[in-house]
Amino acid sequence: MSLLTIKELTKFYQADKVAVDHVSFHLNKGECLGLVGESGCGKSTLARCLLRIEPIDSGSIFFENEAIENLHARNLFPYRKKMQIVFQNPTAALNPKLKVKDSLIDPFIQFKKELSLSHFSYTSTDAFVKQLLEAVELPADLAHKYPHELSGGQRQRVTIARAISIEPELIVLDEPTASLDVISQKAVLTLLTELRETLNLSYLFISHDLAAVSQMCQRILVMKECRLVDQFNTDRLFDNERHSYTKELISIF
Ligand SMILES: Nc1ncnc2c1ncn2[C@@H]1O[C@H](COP(=O)(O)OP(=O)(O)OP(=O)(O)O)[C@@H](O)[C@H]1O
Repeated sequence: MSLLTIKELTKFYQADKVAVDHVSFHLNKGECLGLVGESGCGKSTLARCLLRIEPIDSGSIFFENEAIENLHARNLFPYRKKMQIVFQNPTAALNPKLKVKDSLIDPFIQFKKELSLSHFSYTSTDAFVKQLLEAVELPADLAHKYPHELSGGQRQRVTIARAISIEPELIVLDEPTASLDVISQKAVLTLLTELRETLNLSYLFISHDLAAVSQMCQRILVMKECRLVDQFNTDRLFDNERHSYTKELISIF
């Protein structure tokens, strides 16, 4: 079943400079869909547009078969809970003045009326935060630390915990491991795969790293110069029919 369907999505930053050009694709429920392409080809813009963080110029965004491209901010509220994003830089994503505990409880407070609490139960803030830290394999005492007291990998785990705290359907992972060392990268990707299975999540996984994408994802989208040039099941990555640009990416990974 399609969770997200994008049709002919187009975005201009300036009148003569397109950033996303008539992009169409769908993402199935429970799927990890990869999105690769060179720097500046429009991946992050596409992600921000489909999350309705950025206005679009034309095209449609269907979430659970509901057209959301024109929804007013008030009516978008449930979708803000259903669609979360994890950014490349966890330091920028976390408020440096808030302890981990306060960063983690913030989305819960905002969305608590919308939550089924089927994965994480709420009896107290401390108990809720403890469950979230456990889910991302962090020790409970980190709750009382500030972001600058954590490693990059720990900070990214906190942003992942924030994202999963409000039971999203879809998480857009925008180069979530790009700022981490190789060992932390591997550990975070393993964690994300486990969480997707346990929490029945769907991911749009944006990355430059075709090797990581081909390990994590069932299907892959390839963007070049603001357009989608290829999309295929991961097991067809090495097929001869792949776009020349996909072949170029394969040759360097
Ligand atoms: N806020 C903005 N204002 C104007 N132009 C922008 C803005 N954000 C992105 N762009 C431009 O839009 C194009 C697409 O950028 P985008 O960040 O979406 O690419 P990307 O594929 O995610 O790149 P990277 O892999 O380096 O993150 C680029 O030419 C970029 O300079």
